[in-house]
Amino acid sequence: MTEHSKTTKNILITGGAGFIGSHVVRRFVTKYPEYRIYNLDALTYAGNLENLKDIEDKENYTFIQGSITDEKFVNDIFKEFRFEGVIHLAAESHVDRSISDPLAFAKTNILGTMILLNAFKELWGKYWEGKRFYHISTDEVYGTLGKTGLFEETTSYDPNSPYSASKASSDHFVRAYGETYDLPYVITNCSNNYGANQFPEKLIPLFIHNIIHHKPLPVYGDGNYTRDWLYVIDHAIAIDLVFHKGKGKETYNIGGFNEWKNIDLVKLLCQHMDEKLGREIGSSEQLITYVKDRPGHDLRYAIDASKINKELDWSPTVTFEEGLSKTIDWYLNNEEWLNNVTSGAYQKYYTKQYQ
Ligand SMILES: Cc1cn([C@H]2C[C@H](O)[C@@H](COP(=O)(O)OP(=O)(O)O[C@H]3O[C@H](C)C(=O)[C@H](O)[C@H]3O)O2)c(=O)[nH]c1=O
Repeated sequence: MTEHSKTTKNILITGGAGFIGSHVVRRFVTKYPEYRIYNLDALTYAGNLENLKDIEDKENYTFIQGSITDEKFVNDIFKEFRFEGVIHLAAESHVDRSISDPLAFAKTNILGTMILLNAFKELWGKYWEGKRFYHISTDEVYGTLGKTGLFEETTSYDPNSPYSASKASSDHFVRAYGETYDLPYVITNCSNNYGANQFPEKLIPLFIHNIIHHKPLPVYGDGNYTRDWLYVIDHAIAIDLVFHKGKGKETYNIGGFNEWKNIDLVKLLCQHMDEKLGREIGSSEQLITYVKDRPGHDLRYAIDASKINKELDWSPTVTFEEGLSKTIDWYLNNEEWLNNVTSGAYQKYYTKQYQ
């Protein structure tokens, strides 16, 4: 155990170099100097330490490179740092990749979660007082909605993609460890996030990238699919609240009450991009190209976030107009980041540093 960790609470955040994870790490490191935050990240294509440059020298922050699928390594770091809290965000998260490589999703999302649960159980046994394992999950576990209705915490799981099946499975394992070993857990299932530092494979950053470079905007199917969008900072605020105040062995849904059909969102994005880039209004829309649909494409996700709103007084602080505008500005001001993540340059650089 380090000298520091005798007096402070050691918290493990997995996947902290990724999109949502980096916003959570930054919030915890800056807001809670009494915690020592350990960021465990494998630095795959989607995670990079450039996302945390501003806090990398903070005294209460430590980066550990490694994979949650490496059982011995995970057990060793749990023994060494005796984490009292785990906020588990590390995951393969892109639905299209899960369709072409489902096994990678089972390994990271199911096996990786089990390895963490096991290490936590082995470390604390029955001494659960003051401990918490927080699993960050997705609304995709509930499957798809028709034109009406909302996902509630009591909605049955009905995942359709290999990605959502792997997240549903990991949620089930977390609950099973809670029932079987009394492991103190909490789970949140969140809707689509957007904001700075998202890898340009997901709809919003991919389309911003393509508009900048005058490339086609591939809209799947007829574009009449609906998602509920939440600004990533609001998600990080919710995670902070749930970690500290959420009831044990409970699930909370998190969402923006902000539904958009893909095609309407893409048109809004095009309009903002034309204005910000000083291009003729309507020119980006001409890049829209309808392409073959995603297999098993879920029609609609929409979250009922009234439980977290009532119990923890959480609601989004950023409107979609404001969040989208800030997000576009961030990408336009960070073109080097965008080029380095798409070319793999950051991944090469940072993984070499930690070999
Ligand atoms: C990349 C792309 C996407 N789309 C469509 C597919 C979806 O209907 C929508 C959003 O797609 P995206 O891949 O950005 O996100 P989802 O498949 O909704 O899933 C996302 O939100 C949940 C909550 C998670 O948990 C996932 O980790 C996260 O990736 O746009 C297109 O039409 N064209 C494209 O090129």
